[in-house]
Amino acid sequence: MTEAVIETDGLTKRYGSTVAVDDLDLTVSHDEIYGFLGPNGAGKSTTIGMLMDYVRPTAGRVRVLDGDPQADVVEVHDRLGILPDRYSLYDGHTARQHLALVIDTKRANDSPEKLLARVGLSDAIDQDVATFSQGMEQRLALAMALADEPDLLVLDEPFTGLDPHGVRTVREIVHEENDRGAAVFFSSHVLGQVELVCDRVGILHRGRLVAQGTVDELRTRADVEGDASVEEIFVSITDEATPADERTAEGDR
Ligand SMILES: Nc1ncnc2c1ncn2[C@@H]1O[C@H](COP(=O)(O)OP(=O)(O)OP(=O)(O)O)[C@@H](O)[C@H]1O
Repeated sequence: MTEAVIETDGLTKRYGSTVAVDDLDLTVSHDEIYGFLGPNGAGKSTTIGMLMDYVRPTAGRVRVLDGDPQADVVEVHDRLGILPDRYSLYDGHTARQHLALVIDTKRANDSPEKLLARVGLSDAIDQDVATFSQGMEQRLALAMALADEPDLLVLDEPFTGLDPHGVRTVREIVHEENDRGAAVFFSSHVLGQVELVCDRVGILHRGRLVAQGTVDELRTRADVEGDASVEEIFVSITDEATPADERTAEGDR
């Protein structure tokens, strides 16, 4: 296997006249935690969709875990864990049953108890997911992504709906998985967490990768103070990439 777990080359997705992802060249290394940031509608979920083969590219090339997500869909999905932006849980079934299905599908040796303990859901193991809160659903979906020790974890907005304990749990899991040897690629709007977790970040704006590097590198690059937060860096870089006459409208959104 090459060193990269994700490689895109000129990756593009158009929906009619909307260019959701525009000529994206991205490389994520096998040992890194990569944060994929961008304003609403920037193209993050569409990019993740193309990595997973949920969305077919209009142009360009994509490799995931040294495979083609379209041609090698089973092999690629066998080795990765995905927390999609929209997932379906099955009402009438428990958390344990959800985990058992994933473990069975992946022919893994995990136990539902251990996976649910990692995400802090042990007490709800035999509870019908129809009664779950949003945060509980998110924790279960994350536990499902962790099954079978994936080589790559792809997490779309993993902090959504989580309380501060949950946010910390996600951070710890990301570090644990990376220490185990997995690469982690995640999108997020929770910018305060990004600096705590990521080795590198990329900022997507209107489908284009407008900046990439460590948070310190982006701080140097952006027109901000030396102690600027990730939020200030993000606003500066995305503002810079927005035509002047559109800045106020975009900032108001
Ligand atoms: N199925 C679709 N049909 C038409 N347009 C789409 C479709 N999916 C996404 N888009 C458009 O593509 C662009 C990128 O959307 P995408 O959901 O990838 O952004 P995002 O960065 O994930 O946004 P958010 O942070 O709000 O989740 C948006 O303009 C969106 O309206």
